Amino acid sequence: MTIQNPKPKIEATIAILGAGAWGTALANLAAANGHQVGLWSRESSESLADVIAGADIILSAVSMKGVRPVVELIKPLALSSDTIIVTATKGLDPSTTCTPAQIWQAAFPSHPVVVLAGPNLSKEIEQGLPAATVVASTDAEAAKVVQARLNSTRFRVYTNSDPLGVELGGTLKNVIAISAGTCDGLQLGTNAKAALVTRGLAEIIRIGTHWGAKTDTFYGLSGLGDLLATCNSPLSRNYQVGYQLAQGKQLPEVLAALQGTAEGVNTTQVLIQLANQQGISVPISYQVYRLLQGEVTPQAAVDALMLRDVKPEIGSWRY
Ligand SMILES: NC(=O)C1=CN([C@@H]2O[C@H](COP(=O)(O)OP(=O)(O)OC[C@H]3O[C@@H](n4cnc5c(N)ncnc54)[C@H](OP(=O)(O)O)[C@@H]3O)[C@@H](O)[C@H]2O)C=CC1
Ligand SMILES: O=C(CO)COP(=O)(O)O
Repeated sequence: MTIQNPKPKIEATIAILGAGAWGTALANLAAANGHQVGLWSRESSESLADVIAGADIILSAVSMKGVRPVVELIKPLALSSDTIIVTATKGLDPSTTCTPAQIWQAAFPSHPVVVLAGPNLSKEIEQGLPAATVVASTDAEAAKVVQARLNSTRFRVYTNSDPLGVELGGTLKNVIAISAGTCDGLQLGTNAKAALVTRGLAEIIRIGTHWGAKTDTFYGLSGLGDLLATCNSPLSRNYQVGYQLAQGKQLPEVLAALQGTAEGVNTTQVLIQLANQQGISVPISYQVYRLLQGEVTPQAAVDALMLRDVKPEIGSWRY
């Protein structure tokens, strides 16, 4: 059997912003591909200006709360006109409800912005286990460049032309992952989990398409793929939040002990605010919201979902 090697890679200069779990894993992937990689965080001895100087690609892997501050830090710095900006953050801005890519694009309107999302639990990637991801942009060439720079025999990169759908898939699944963790924490069984994840996907599609994303995107790696990864793995911080709430812990206690960021907690707040304003039905996310607010017990949230009016299944992502 002939093993086909990936195309020869072109060496690039890649600046990674955010040295948390995901930024570090992405920096290691990029370095393994032979690129010159700079990794910046607030703790770095090197300045942000030095790290991004001459970068072909700036890849942001800061958590949602860091996106605006980092954008503001970069705005006054000189960026080469063809620098591609890649965003790997999965969240929604609480003050504007914007996605990370929308924030980057508004700040740098003449630069291509590419979204990177997929089933990418960083611990597994750091172990060298195989994974796949999606890079999405309205600028097809920019997405192809990022694909060529990051693709490897252990990290398979697909392109996609629906950045909003890819970003929302990765962001909204965190809310459903909290519900899946709760389901497992309550030991509700495999049937319940399958129902929750499937109806969770319907809910993601209902919201995502309302906001302008394409239905098909949510059946891909960044939608269904990431939903399966995070709803089934104790490595997911969002899953952990739900699991531990089901064990009777309080949210502040869970978050204090959590390693890294569970973006689903803030995403749930923004999502419910928007869903209420726009009249979108999001029953599972609403129960996650009530659970996080301490308004309902895990078991009462399950009961509320089971007591909903009956309805036909097909087409029900629309209502
Ligand atoms: N871990 C994973 O498996 C994956 C995570 N993601 C997404 O990537 C993002 C980051 O996740 P992860 O790395 O796990 O999170 P971590 O909590 O491990 O790291 C968060 C990073 O964001 C930085 N940050 C936060 N606030 C600011 C700020 N105000 N200014 C500058 N930097 C800031 C932190 O910097 P500092 O260290 O200085 O506090 C840190 O580098 C999240 O949106 C997550 O959903 C996506 C795919 C996989
Ligand atoms: O997005 C992720 C995997 O793709 C990571 O999930 P958590 O943020 O829940 O750990």
